[in-house]
Amino acid sequence: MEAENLLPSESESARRVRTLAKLNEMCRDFVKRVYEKNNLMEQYSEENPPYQLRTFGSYRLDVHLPGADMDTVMIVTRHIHRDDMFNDLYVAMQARKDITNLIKVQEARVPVIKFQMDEFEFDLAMARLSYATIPEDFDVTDDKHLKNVDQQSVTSLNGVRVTDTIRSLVPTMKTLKYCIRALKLWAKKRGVYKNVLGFLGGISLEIMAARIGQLYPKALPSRLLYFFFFTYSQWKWPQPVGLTEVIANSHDLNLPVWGFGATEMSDRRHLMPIITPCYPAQNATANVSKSTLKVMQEEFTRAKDICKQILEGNAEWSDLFEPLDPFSKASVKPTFVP
Ligand SMILES: Nc1ncnc2c1ncn2[C@@H]1O[C@H](COP(=O)(O)OP(=O)(O)OP(=O)(O)O)[C@@H](O)[C@H]1O
Ligand SMILES: [Mg+2]
Repeated sequence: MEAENLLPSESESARRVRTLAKLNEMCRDFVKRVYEKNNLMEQYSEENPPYQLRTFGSYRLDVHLPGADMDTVMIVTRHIHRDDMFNDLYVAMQARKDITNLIKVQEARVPVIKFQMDEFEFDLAMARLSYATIPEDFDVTDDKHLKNVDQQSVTSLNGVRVTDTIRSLVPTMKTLKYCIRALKLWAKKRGVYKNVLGFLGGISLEIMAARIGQLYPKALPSRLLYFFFFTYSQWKWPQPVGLTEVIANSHDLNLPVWGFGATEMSDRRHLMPIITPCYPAQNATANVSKSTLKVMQEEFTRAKDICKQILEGNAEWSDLFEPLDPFSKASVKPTFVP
């Protein structure tokens, strides 16, 4: 793993923590400004501030490769609005020298501000709770917090809920982390790591690997890798991969859930469902097509064969991560016309 530079260095990890602390301070100042502007300072408590900055995704799971982005969400009380983030906070960010490449993505399913702070790329989302204060024992995975919350906040909370649920459902996160980092490198080198293009994204690889971690809780990382490729090279798609039972509804929220209700018919067309583990369950790989599935199945089989040879002492780890030659199967090499 060291040879492939898969483990972030201690100094990179320390720099990430420092940058996150700066971001946290910036969010605190922003929330205070909004409270002051709206004459709400009587309700502002330093001990229990009306916001929490949470990380999720690969950084939170500790499976990020060096240089990976940091997925963050600011969880706020009902006194802060999304417009505040896209106006006040955005303007404050524009003025900072340590922030570059600042972009608003306001109309997305998960509205975010994208930026680079110091050397790290960030996505910052916002989830607005229905409460006037953040509950002291706030457990983000509890479905009750989704009540009276707008759709964009539900999707913004979803990232943290999914990541925290994965952590709680897998007994062996410590060993699995190595396996997931290796899988990310494999998927990148073999050209199958890009959710929008119909391949795997971080979350889909993490769920698939977590399932293997559940099935083989005592296996070492190298074995887990083999079991991963062994299992998925034989998987009977479109049988879904998931970590827990899918709940059709919770607290009468009636949110669209994969495989249920209004979405049921179109969900049946999904070729390689990998289902997120908390309400409302979603397919993390809805973009997979017949051809990308075929490519991935070929890659699972190739990787399974190589892992078997490695475990028998007949191949090297570097064979598994050998970069794909995109034109190796093309009978005619493409000509690029400028
Ligand atoms: N297609 C999707 N379906 C459901 N949730 C998603 C999807 N894409 C992203 N997310 C949520 O956003 C989080 C961050 O996504 P991202 O693509 O950055 O993955 P990641 O696990 O952080 O991997 P990477 O190391 O490549 O950044 C995921 O952990 C997941 O909770
Ligand atoms: Mg990420």
